[in-house]
Amino acid sequence: MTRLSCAILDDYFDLALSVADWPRIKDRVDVTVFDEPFASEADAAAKLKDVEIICAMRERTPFPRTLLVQLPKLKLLITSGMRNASIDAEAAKERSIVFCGTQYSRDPTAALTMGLILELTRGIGRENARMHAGEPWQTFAGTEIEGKTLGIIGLGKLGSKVAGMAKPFGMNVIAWSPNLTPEKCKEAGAGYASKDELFATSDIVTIHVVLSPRSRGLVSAADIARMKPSAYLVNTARGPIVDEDALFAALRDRKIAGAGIDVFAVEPLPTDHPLRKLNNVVITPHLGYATREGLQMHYQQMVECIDAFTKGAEPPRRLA
Ligand SMILES: NC(=O)C1=CN([C@@H]2O[C@H](COP(=O)(O)OP(=O)(O)OC[C@H]3O[C@@H](n4cnc5c(N)ncnc54)[C@H](OP(=O)(O)O)[C@@H]3O)[C@@H](O)[C@H]2O)C=CC1
Ligand SMILES: O=C(O)C(=O)CO
Repeated sequence: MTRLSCAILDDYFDLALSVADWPRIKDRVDVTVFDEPFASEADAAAKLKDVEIICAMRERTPFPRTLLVQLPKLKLLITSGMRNASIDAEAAKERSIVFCGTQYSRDPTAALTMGLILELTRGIGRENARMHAGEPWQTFAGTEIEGKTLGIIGLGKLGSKVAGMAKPFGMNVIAWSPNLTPEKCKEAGAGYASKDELFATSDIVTIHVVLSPRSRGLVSAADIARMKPSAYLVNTARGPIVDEDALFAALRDRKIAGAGIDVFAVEPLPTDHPLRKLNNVVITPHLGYATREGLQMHYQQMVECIDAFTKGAEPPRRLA
């Protein structure tokens, strides 16, 4: 049987081969792991030009049409997640590349959202850093979240999960998104609010809509200006949903109390990005999904997909 060459991309945690059942397909594929990002599109094209199967990790390596046309041997492209805005699915389809995804739990991103909320309101990380530096006493008087209002933008899988997690903390949960109904809010145990009300009354606003042309810039400068000076904004969805410049200005000028941000307009966040200099933001490097259990699910589903494909069967979770 002809063996296919398979590239696992962006395995920064060096986990891919140890957490999934790759031996199951070792008689059919030769696997190469890339544990660092490519330097450029030209670098990716040069290193992947002979590859027939690619396992992509989220949007880390983009696959625009310009790159796909430089990969003449590519037959199967699998991304983690069921959406990947940086893969040109149309161009893949035109090239008859089979494009599949993987599915996984929303829990880790909901947990990270709660973590960011707790970090912003209790300063655990910053006080930890000071303790390690030998400082004796606390410098941060926190804010209690019990009785406070959490405004959720987007009450889908993640938004609902966060609503469920916030309730036992005693938070009052309200929600809004363009197609959200009061009935759906009731199901998730949240109050329904208009967009303006949500921004004006929430102590913490957290974003959980999908990024698409209709949600790009959904959280505008005017929305941020409506927030209370004591309020925090949390974004674990996608950077371009928020007007990042307006958010930066509001944080810099202390118009709002702070922000917890896992996703940025440009990722990785440039090393000289001004957000890195502000002491009222907690920033994480797109950490939401990154748990051992979640990555194990991704890689195992990738193995299953390659297994089916190399046996000539329809691979699961086909996207195009
Ligand atoms: N930080 C991380 O590591 C992770 C981030 N995420 C991100 O979290 C976000 C929410 O995920 P999840 O809850 O599973 O999403 P859902 O599919 O459950 O959708 C959430 C909400 O987004 C809105 N929406 C749905 N489709 C679109 C669309 N095409 N364009 C604009 N808005 C849309 C809907 O609200 P309405 O129609 O009312 O607008 C919906 O209720 C996503 O952006 C996802 O990528 C997910 C996992 C990990
Ligand atoms: O699934 C997503 O949307 C993520 O951000 C990470 O996998």
